Amino acid sequence: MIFSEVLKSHAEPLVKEIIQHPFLTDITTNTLAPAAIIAYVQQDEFYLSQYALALKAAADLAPSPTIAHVLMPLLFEPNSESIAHTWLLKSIDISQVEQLPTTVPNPTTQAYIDFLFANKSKDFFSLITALLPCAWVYPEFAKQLVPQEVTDNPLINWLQLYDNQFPDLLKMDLATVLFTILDQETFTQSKQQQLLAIFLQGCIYEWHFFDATYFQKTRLLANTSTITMEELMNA
Ligand SMILES: Cc1ncc(CN)c(N)n1
Repeated sequence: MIFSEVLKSHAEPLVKEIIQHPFLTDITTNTLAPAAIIAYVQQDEFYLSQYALALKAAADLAPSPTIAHVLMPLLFEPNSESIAHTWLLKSIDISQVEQLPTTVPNPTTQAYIDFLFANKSKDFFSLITALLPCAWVYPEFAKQLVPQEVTDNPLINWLQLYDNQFPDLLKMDLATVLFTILDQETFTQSKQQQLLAIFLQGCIYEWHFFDATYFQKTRLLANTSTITMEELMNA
């Protein structure tokens, strides 16, 4: 199995759990509470601004000009996903992110960002692997949650965006590029295990991000998803 498939197969149980998270089920039923929408958009604006910096750092650390060249066109504008936020806010009659109070990152957001930059300090491939869950998890749940039939639920646009149904607004090809970079490299068994742990940790942060904004948690809860890191590593 190629390395990217190994990563994905270990994370699959977690993706199933994310799909069942009330944040996403409430999106599909148009019952997501305004407070959760506001908390999510605020935290995500902040998170994505930091993610853009981490992605830029990856391009700077690229081990070859070829890899740097592949990464360059993907360098995230901090507001490239703002249409997703605009759609969420519109559903609760807020027209712009600027109308929200200034964001202070909650502990989960801060921990996820710290995790990205901690992996930047390790090496290029650790950073690429840490960046992957953000790029991979959304299209994974979106393709499973987008309804097949026409709906008047205004929140479905948000899912369709991540299902790559509006490529002119947001192209969802970052995960493919990052996985390809990993697949073109040969890693020792122990390096593969390290990268797997980083990938799974990032996916766990994705679950926590929804949970923290859904319940507006202001403290960090370790391992409140029902699947443990050990179970995922050994699956
Ligand atoms: C936390 C988080 N993870 C992923 C995505 C989708 N790029 C996002 N907007 N925010």
